[in-house]
Amino acid sequence: MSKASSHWQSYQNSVTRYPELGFSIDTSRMDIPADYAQKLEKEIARAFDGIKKIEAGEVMNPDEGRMVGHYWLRNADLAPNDEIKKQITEPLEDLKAFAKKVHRGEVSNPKGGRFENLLIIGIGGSALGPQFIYEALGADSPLKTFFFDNTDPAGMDATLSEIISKTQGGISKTLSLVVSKSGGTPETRNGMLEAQAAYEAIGLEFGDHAVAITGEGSKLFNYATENSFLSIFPMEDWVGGRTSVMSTVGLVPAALQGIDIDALLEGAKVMDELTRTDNASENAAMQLALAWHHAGNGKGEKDMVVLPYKDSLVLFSKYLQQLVMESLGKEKDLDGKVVHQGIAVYGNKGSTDQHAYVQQLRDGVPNFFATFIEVRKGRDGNSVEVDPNTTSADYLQGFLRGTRTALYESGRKSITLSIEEVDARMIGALIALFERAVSHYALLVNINAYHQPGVEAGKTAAGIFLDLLQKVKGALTDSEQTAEQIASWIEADTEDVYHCLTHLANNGTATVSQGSTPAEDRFKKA
Ligand SMILES: O=P(O)(O)OC[C@H]1O[C@H](O)[C@H](O)[C@@H](O)[C@@H]1O
Repeated sequence: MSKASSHWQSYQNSVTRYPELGFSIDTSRMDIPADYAQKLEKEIARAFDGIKKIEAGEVMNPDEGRMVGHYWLRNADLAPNDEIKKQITEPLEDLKAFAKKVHRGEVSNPKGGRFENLLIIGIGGSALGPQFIYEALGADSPLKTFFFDNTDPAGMDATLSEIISKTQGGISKTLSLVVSKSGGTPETRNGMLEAQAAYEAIGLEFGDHAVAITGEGSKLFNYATENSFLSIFPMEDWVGGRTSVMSTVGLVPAALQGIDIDALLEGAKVMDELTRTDNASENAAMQLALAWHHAGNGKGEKDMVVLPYKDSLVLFSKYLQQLVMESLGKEKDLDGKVVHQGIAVYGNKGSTDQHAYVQQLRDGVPNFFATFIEVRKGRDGNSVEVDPNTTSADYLQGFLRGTRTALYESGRKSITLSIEEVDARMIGALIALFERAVSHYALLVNINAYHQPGVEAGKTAAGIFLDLLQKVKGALTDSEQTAEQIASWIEADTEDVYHCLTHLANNGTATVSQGSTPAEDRFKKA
């Protein structure tokens, strides 16, 4: 058999096609042995059983004692009871009605005229989904959209000055959407207060321009109530942040941006249905999970490089980074055994990345597998010929296929997902596919994909630093002192005190006389 025909056969054996979605997954270049699924029979059975329990509403996030309900969001009939069903359908109607009113100018800024801009303030799962969807589908949005997704003051200043200088109506015609499931995330709270200050600086009430998306009774919920926000959309306990894009978190912004949210939900629902089969070879989500498992030896030994060959999908890898890494990156398995699981995810877009890091992928350390995303349709309308009989779309396809071959020839594996075009239905389907692959993979390796205990450590340490910063501020005097002197005075760690002092010296609260070592630097009140 020729080399070409052997590839042809393995492609046929390894492709799963869903014509109803215009989608296929090809795992032929992962070289998964034919008996791999058989060897993992027990784990696969556990995964299929587990996802049924998730969808049935069992408490599958045991550490937090929570149900895992994101699959109900696109098919409310799956919800385990009527109350939860209502928690899905009512906000959906409300948010559609709200978006219509904003578009018609019935909900408008008090100075008159429709809202022209949207400022989304959130972080992690409360930002990444909306960012991905806006980039992928928001080209015709009636509201030009901006994000505060950090507590970086310079970043917020840059965003505000863009709103002021480059949009119709500036701040006064900007609707702010404050998104936080917990309602207590400091970055988001800071972003909200910074935005509020920008409205107040021009004599406007923040509440007249603000909407909150948050859990009932949260700090943000109370703040929104006290400050008469235009609306509060609920976020439920049984939806995790990184799987919240099809809840109010993703749907309120998408509806405001004029995106077809019914198609988004429908695409996800169809992918859910197609990947509900217990036949692993016909289940694209299980195929994906098994490919990850095989590539990384069930231990995440290989990173996943996500390469969509389409500019509008550039944020997909960033979105998947949280979905996969926060879900699968766990110290312990469900039996309490230390396992240090996870799969590292990075990527950007092809062919652009071929001119950046693909050199290492092809020739360097073989610690990854690639996930190509092929979009069959190049563009709407006619194409110019960039070479005789050749279009830019031909090149894009050529580069994808070429890179896939070149990687495979040097022993680097890849998965190829093919979709017809980037539209709301397909984005819904892609999100659902990866959500289900994450559920399956977590069940294959026996971990809880729905908690994030590790994130707390950094938050707690940041709180300790902020307390110390106040003490260090209080210990500054008009005469110069070293970090060691201040540390011994307030009984704190010298290195921590030194970093507080350099921060204060760079932000106008202290001045520093630089010595030849950090120990010789001397600080006083500014
Ligand atoms: O929506 P929020 O409650 O503000 O949370 C925002 C994000 O912050 C946390 O630290 C979590 O690790 C993320 O999973 C979450 O999406």
